[in-house]
Amino acid sequence: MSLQWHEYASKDELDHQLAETIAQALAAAIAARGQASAAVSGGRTPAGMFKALSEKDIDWSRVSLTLVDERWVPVAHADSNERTVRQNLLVNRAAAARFVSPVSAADTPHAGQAEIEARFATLPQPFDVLILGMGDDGHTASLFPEAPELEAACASTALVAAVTPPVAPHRRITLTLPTIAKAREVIVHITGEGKKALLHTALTEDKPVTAQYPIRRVLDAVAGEKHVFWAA
Ligand SMILES: O=C1O[C@H](COP(=O)(O)O)[C@@H](O)[C@H](O)[C@H]1O
Repeated sequence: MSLQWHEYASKDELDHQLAETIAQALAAAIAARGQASAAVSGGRTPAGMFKALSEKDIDWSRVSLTLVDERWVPVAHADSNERTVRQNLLVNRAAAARFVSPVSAADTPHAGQAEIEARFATLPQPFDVLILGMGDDGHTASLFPEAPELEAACASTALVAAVTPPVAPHRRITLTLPTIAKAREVIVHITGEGKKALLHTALTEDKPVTAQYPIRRVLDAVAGEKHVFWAA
């Protein structure tokens, strides 16, 4: 399926349109299967969209939520993606959703991986909707270029993988590429001219697969619906 681009005049409009799109996907999943699941990204980009989504009038008690990746830090840490979700998404109507945490008290994601794998196995899969961010290095989820675990995480039969980013702070836990690629609908949520140009480069550069940006590897593998939501 081809990648569909959606561009908006402002970040505020992007946040509201994306929140509406996600809410409709979750409502359709509940209507079809009695339950819905979504995996969202962390970082700085999604907070406004989370707030808009948290107010949507859907049956949140039938929705399971998690993160596509997490920095291996306590939830109270300023860099925690779960903290961002708890503060901005698991509020208002969406407070009724079930949230599966991607971190544990283990010292490292490598030590905690089996526990997170077991937790994620309880989520309805494939995910009905999965939101990806993208870093300035072309990483998505926590699939980082040149991470020692990257190739294994791109070929794994597991749901999650532990990753050591070569430059970015904190070890990570991430959905594996095959887990992401199976989602019914994958949406890339990015802002700014720089990320738009980087995504265009990533999608058009002719390189061997192992040298491609992780965002390209993921999007090439997605068989279902795939979209980019962007605003400057
Ligand atoms: O480290 C991460 O970065 C990406 C991009 O974050 P942003 O701040 O540039 O929006 C994010 O998608 C990912 O979930 C996060 O762990």
